[in-house]
Amino acid sequence: MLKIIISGCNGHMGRVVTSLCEADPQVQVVAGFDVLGASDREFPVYSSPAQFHGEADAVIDFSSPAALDGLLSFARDTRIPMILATTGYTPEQVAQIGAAALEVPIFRSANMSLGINVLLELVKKASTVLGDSYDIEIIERHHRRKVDAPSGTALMIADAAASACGHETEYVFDRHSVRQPRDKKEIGISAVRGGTIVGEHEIIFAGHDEVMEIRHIAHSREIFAKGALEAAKFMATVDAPGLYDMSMLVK
Ligand SMILES: NC(=O)C1=CN([C@@H]2O[C@H](COP(=O)(O)OP(=O)(O)OC[C@H]3O[C@@H](n4cnc5c(N)ncnc54)[C@H](OP(=O)(O)O)[C@@H]3O)[C@@H](O)[C@H]2O)C=CC1
Ligand SMILES: O=C(O)C1=N[C@H](C(=O)O)C[C@H](O)C1
Repeated sequence: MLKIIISGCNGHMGRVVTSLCEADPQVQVVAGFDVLGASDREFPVYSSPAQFHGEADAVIDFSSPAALDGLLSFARDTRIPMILATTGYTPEQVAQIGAAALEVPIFRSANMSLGINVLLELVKKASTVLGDSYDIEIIERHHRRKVDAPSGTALMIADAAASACGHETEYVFDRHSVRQPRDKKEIGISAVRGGTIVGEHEIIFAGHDEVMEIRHIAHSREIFAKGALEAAKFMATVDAPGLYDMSMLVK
């Protein structure tokens, strides 16, 4: 039996991950972490990871960057592998995650869906071939509740394009205050927020007389929960410290 802790268990993703775990006979949710304890849950909910003293095989986190310090301390104290799916970390927090991964196993991905992780490979291939002469723009769309912008996925896509396009790049998030033609080194990233859009990402390669677009649409949160649970099953088999990601699961 795989014993899972869900961090952010009362939130939208936390509840979808809970349902998926409860439907899996090999998985047991042993605890949740969230701001408030919730009386309607089938497992204990702690407002601080330090309050948990039981056994667990992995923590799946869909919460907030504000939870990171407590989670990394918990990982260091318990050696329980951590799956970080939260987005919106500051560069300092990303460095903290890297430092913690030298001591404990940490899996991190801004997008746990299979489709986006295949898209990243397509983006690298397209950027290698087209990146020198085509302009790269990324558009992401999410629900009105989302607080971080651009999405963690948009940044992952930009990083994939930047790593493969063969020239210096600069991410441009705002064209409002600039009155000048587009520079070759720019990768434009635009964020749309509205309604209940689960998550859409589009990358545009715009060249002379030709445009190529690659697009991913999430129709439900289950695709993310499914990937996170796969990651937890994988991490439960890992002993060595390190920073793991979806490329280990998408072959
Ligand atoms: N990697 C991926 O594939 C995906 C990542 N995400 C990311 O997951 C995160 C959560 O998304 P979503 O479920 O929609 O958001 P929600 O706001 O619905 O849920 C987040 C939950 O975490 C709680 N929370 C906030 N701060 C803390 C804290 N310091 N400690 C513990 N719990 C805390 C919130 O409580 P309260 O409401 O009281 O603040 C809430 O219950 C976001 O960063 C999102 O971008 C989302 C989908 C896919
Ligand atoms: O907040 C969300 O909902 C999502 N966030 C992730 C991100 O920031 O990329 C992934 C997904 O698109 C849903």
